[in-house]
Amino acid sequence: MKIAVIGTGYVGLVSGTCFAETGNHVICVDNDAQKVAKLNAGELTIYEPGLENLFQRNTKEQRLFFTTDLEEAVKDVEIIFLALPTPPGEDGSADLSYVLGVAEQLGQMITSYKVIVDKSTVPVGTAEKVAAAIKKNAKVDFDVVSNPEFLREGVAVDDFLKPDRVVVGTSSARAQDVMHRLYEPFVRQGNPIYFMDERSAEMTKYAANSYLATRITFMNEIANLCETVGANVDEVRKGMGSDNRIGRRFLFPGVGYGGSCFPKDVQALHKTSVDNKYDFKVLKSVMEVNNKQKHVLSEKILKYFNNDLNGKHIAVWGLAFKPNTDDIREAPAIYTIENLLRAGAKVTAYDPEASENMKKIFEDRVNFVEHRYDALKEADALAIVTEWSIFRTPDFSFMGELMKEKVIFDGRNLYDTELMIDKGFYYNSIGRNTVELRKNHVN
Ligand SMILES: NC(=O)c1ccc[n+]([C@@H]2O[C@H](COP(=O)([O-])OP(=O)(O)OC[C@H]3O[C@@H](n4cnc5c(N)ncnc54)[C@H](O)[C@@H]3O)[C@@H](O)[C@H]2O)c1
Ligand SMILES: O=c1ccn([C@@H]2O[C@H](COP(=O)(O)OP(=O)(O)O[C@H]3O[C@H](CO)[C@@H](O)[C@H](O)[C@H]3O)[C@@H](O)[C@H]2O)c(=O)[nH]1
Repeated sequence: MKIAVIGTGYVGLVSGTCFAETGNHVICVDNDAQKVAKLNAGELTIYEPGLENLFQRNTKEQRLFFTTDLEEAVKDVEIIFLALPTPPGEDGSADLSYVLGVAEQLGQMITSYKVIVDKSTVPVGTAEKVAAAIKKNAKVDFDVVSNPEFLREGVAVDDFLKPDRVVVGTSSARAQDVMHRLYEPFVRQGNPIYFMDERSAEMTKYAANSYLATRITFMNEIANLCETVGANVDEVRKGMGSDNRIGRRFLFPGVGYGGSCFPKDVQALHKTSVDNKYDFKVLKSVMEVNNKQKHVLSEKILKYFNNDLNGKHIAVWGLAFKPNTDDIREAPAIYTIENLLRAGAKVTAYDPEASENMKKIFEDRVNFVEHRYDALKEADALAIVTEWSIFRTPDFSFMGELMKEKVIFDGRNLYDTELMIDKGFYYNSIGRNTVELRKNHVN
């Protein structure tokens, strides 16, 4: 099949490459000429494990192309995906200007029947708005389909090639047939394609993200309470998660959820509820708790140093909002570092992939280093914000030699608290007794 994907970011580039991988002819469009030039020069524009191989193979085999020319790109294709940004507007609602702007342009450009697919995360009712925007200028038939994307950054290729499910919202039998043919290779393992109406598909995406954000937030509250009552959230998590009705995944407490999706999508669903005069109390609490949780690590550090970080050197491990990505959108590290700097600390930071993006925010206010141990030299404390695998089994003796004080604040519960007692560290993590507290208790 011939496909155009408009917007070549995290979703557009992964979707386009994966559609090419299943034998389709894909042309990806972006209005960022630099991005397109880089991709045409054979260089990826994002870090996403597993993408490089697929990208090289499919460009080499002439199934995957990149352009800035929208009109040329959509001329001969059967399906047009919109993978455009939907950032939060001032009032928390999803900004549809990118999607609707391109939809209007498409109306002028299409010369034969097309299936136009909303891949971006968009509020209920957007498929109708997109159809209206195209219709303003269109002289040919078209269908607008809602096909929300559920991939996670860091494992995006796997998620896309082997989705738990594909959700397609359409009331057109013709479009349903096209979408079925397109996705058939992705659901051969037996996972379903759910066809439904457009509004339900749009709501499914927000409901899924908001539920997951709620689940994490619930665990963050359990963790905070565990610290107060002297329970260990890791044990609690295992005990809860082994109940099949609950399940083990997505129960990890930490420094609050971040990324380009959960924060904006929870906000946007809340805005939808406000607009429809529905008081969605759970979502309000989720946002409130998460806004506090983003500061939990820096607050612990401040408390430890009696609210004064002047003259203190804090090392930070992990800047990306999660491991295996270079994405820093709404990363908890931003809030943590900002708080540390504000309190007078000198901050040295390390991340395997996200430093370049973080430099754009902090410039020379933070010292970015190339190796994880370099961040620790003469540090008064280490703050761990992202759970990259490389941080999981470090050389604690070497760390102790490098650091001024053997103090770790771990926002991701990477280490065993008993081990940290043995290694002689002050170790403060999320929802578990600090080693120092345990020692006091034991003595
Ligand atoms: N990132 C994720 O993990 C993820 C997962 C599922 C859904 N989504 C949703 O997918 C959508 C895209 O997200 P993303 O993370 O890929 O965003 P992104 O910012 O990485 O990519 C969007 C791309 O669109 C391009 N663009 C903007 N205006 C354009 C125009 N007029 N013409 C052509 N290109 C244009 C930008 O240059 C950019 O490359 C959002 O609605 C998001 O909520 C994202
Ligand atoms: O148990 C957990 C799981 C995740 N997180 C945090 O939650 C955020 C989001 O993580 P994750 O969902 O893994 O990453 P995303 O790439 O943002 O993916 C989410 O957002 C995408 C965009 O809508 C959806 O497509 C995905 O299904 C959805 O998981 C990150 O800050 C994680 O650190 C936790 O704190 N605890």
